[in-house]
Amino acid sequence: MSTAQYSDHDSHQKDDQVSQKPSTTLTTTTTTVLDTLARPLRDLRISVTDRCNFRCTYCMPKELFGPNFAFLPQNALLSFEEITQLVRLFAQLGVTKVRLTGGEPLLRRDLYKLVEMIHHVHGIDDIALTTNGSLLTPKLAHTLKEAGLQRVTISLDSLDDEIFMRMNDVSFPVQKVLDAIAVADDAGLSPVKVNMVVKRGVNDKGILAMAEHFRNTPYVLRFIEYMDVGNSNGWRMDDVVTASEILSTIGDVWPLTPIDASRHGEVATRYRYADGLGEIGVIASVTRAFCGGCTRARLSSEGQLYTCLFAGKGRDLRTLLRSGASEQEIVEVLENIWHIRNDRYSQLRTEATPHLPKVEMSHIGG
Ligand SMILES: Nc1nc2c(ncn2[C@@H]2O[C@H](COP(=O)(O)OP(=O)(O)OP(=O)(O)O)[C@@H](O)[C@H]2O)c(=O)[nH]1
Ligand SMILES: C[S@@+](CC[C@H](N)C(=O)[O-])C[C@H]1O[C@@H](n2cnc3c(N)ncnc32)[C@H](O)[C@@H]1O
Ligand code: SF4
Ligand code: SF4
Repeated sequence: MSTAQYSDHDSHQKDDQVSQKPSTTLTTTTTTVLDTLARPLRDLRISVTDRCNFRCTYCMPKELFGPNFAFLPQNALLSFEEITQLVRLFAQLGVTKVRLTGGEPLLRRDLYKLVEMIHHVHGIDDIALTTNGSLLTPKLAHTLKEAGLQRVTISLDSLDDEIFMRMNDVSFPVQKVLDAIAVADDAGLSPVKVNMVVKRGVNDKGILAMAEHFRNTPYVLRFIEYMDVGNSNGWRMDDVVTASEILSTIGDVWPLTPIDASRHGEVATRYRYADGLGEIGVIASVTRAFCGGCTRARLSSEGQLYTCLFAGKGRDLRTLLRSGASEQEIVEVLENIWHIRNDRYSQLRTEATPHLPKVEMSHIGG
């Protein structure tokens, strides 16, 4: 199977916009910039820190992210002003949605101030946060909500304490994450989504328990296929529990009906329980690639711009910002980066590609 592709290519989102030439269309308020596959730029995922208080084995294994790991020093990070300036320029190119992530984004001091600043950027109509929930107190949740954060996604891989503690590798208990989910909902950071990365032989026996727990609640549980992000997690295809397996495991007990994406380019494929008791999603980057609708750019905490989650290299925006470049110059750089973008890693994944040098997920943001 030396060159076999794992994915069945955008099976749920049609790659129907392919064009040979990039183009730019002027609208009244923003410029819509298209990449070489005619994909617009709509989402900016911002990693606000490369640090984390968890050591999830599939993301930041302790053997590599140990006490001697060199995280970025404070002065290497983009300031809130710099991030906001970039968000403003990205908004001019069509970005409407911002997701704050990391590492663990709630480790970044005064994050609510950044939320407030982004909230005031014209054109940004959705601000979300992905977090492990460990630091989400009721007070912080309310402060973030008041600052303009609309919704949160909280990661939880198992309801079994032993398994979850082994996966986060810092003995963090399940109940505290469940509490954080409730805290987020109480603060109106909703709909709260819950992300479960499924790894074969590790937490896959808990799929049904998770589905049962979150059925008939306001929460949307999404199952994520374990991905070959970075080079540190020892990814093997054999460890991936495919979306099909996940869906049949659940569907055999509670029949599922597919539902439409809530917007173009959504990463999760959505299903409703046929009995009306809620919905789930599957994020099947490995077996059902969704690159055709990928409108996402990623900004690392030190200002590198990545046009794919699996990129090997970013483009240094911090130096540009700090060199005194004009906003027009920066916009042109961003436009050019997006114009020549041709990333579609998940569509092209073979058994050889996981070994290519890639940025770590904790660095680029999930
Ligand atoms: N391969 C791939 N995986 C992605 C991409 N974007 C998100 N993911 C995966 O999907 C997971 C869920 O993403 P979230 O951070 O919850 O955000 P989202 O699903 O984009 O958020 P919504 O706005 O709620 O749809 C991430 O943690 C990644 O594992 C992408 O562009 N490519
Ligand atoms: C990198 S984390 C950053 C935000 C925060 N620390 C958290 O865990 O929610 C973002 C998301 O990426 C997911 N993730 C990390 N490594 C992954 C992998 N190898 N495959 C699939 N998803 C992964 C996590 O489960 C989490 O939902
Ligand atoms: S998945 Fe999130 S919580 Fe887990 S190690 Fe990675 S960044 Fe930290
Ligand atoms: S693999 Fe890259 S191009 Fe494909 S959806 Fe993910 S980030 Fe986008």
